[in-house]
Amino acid sequence: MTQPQLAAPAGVHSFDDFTPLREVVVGRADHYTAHDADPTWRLFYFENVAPHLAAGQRQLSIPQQIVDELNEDVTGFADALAGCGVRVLRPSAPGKDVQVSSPWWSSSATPPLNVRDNTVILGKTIVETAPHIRGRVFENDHLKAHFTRYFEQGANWLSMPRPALAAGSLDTAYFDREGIDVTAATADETAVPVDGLGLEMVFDGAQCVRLGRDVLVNVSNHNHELAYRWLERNFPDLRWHRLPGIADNHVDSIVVPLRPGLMLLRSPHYRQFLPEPMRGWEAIYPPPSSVPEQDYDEFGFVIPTASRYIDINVLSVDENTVVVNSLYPELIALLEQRGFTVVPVRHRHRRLFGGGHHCFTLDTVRDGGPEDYLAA
Ligand SMILES: NC(=[NH2+])NCCC[C@H](N)C(=O)O
Repeated sequence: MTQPQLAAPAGVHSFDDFTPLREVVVGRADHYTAHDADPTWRLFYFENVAPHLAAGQRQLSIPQQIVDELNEDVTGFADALAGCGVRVLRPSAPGKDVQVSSPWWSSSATPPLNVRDNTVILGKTIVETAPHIRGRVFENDHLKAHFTRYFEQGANWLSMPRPALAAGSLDTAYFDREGIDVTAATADETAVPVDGLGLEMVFDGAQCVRLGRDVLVNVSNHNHELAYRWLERNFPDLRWHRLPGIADNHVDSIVVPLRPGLMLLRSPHYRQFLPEPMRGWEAIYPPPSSVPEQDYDEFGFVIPTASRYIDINVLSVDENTVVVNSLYPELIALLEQRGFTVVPVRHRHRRLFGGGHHCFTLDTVRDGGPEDYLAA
């Protein structure tokens, strides 16, 4: 008998991060030769980049060799997923040096690499989220052809209100609570204020952990709180949980469920933020790494937009199969000891572009439904 073929795509259906993966969007990084360190970018990456940035410095260029190596690794990742029988979709190609502007600001466009960030799939609904970073406001346009096709196949498609991201739109509460003054580093002199606008709904898809009928959401400031209420009101059938201030923004280098009852967790400290039933889950903690950090001195470019925990940002192909960075053999060994089949995929510059394999993907079709994984 021949191997069963994948069923024809049945439209968006994705409730979790670990049941069998059928269809996925993998980002792309063409022309990712600079970060525009505008005030919204600086605030978003403050924890990672603050010590490395000079005041007012905007364009942080990235050597072409690094971008080429990144694209090589992303292609290897897409090929590995296809090799696992997953249907891989790609965003459209971004142009070079694209500028985006609104009546209130202008910035350089971010290429559609971390497609986890601007969308969250909630069951059969595509939800475009409300970007924190000005250069990302039009990033999802590179995925719209796929979203339109999914809509034609019966998916629902919603978008959070597009934020103005004018001067004063973003809440600094997460840093204020820590006693960190971000005002000088994120000064926003060139942006035009919008009269009376105040704090807006601003939120990234990567702040969510999807677990069947439950969704965990990192809420670390008022921008996120407004988004949490929007999600709750639009999806009353899902059960919503706050992870109050578990991170500045994204959570997928902190808590990554691998299967019901087992998760990757950055450290035991993070257990207290989880909903009660999940605090009893078994955790795999990131082991020390023997592979030396990449040395960027020869490029004169050392601005990390991700922490050293980015390698727990793995992508599950199913409950027993995980794609892991081949440059983290200790995590691979640990997962293999636990009975996982590991698909090693190289990702060299994971600290320079804000994302690992999980961030690079948007899993639009998985088998699992709205199960109750948090039942007592
Ligand atoms: N979806 C993402 N882009 N996640 C990346 C999270 C990275 C996290 N801020 C860290 O520094 O480890």
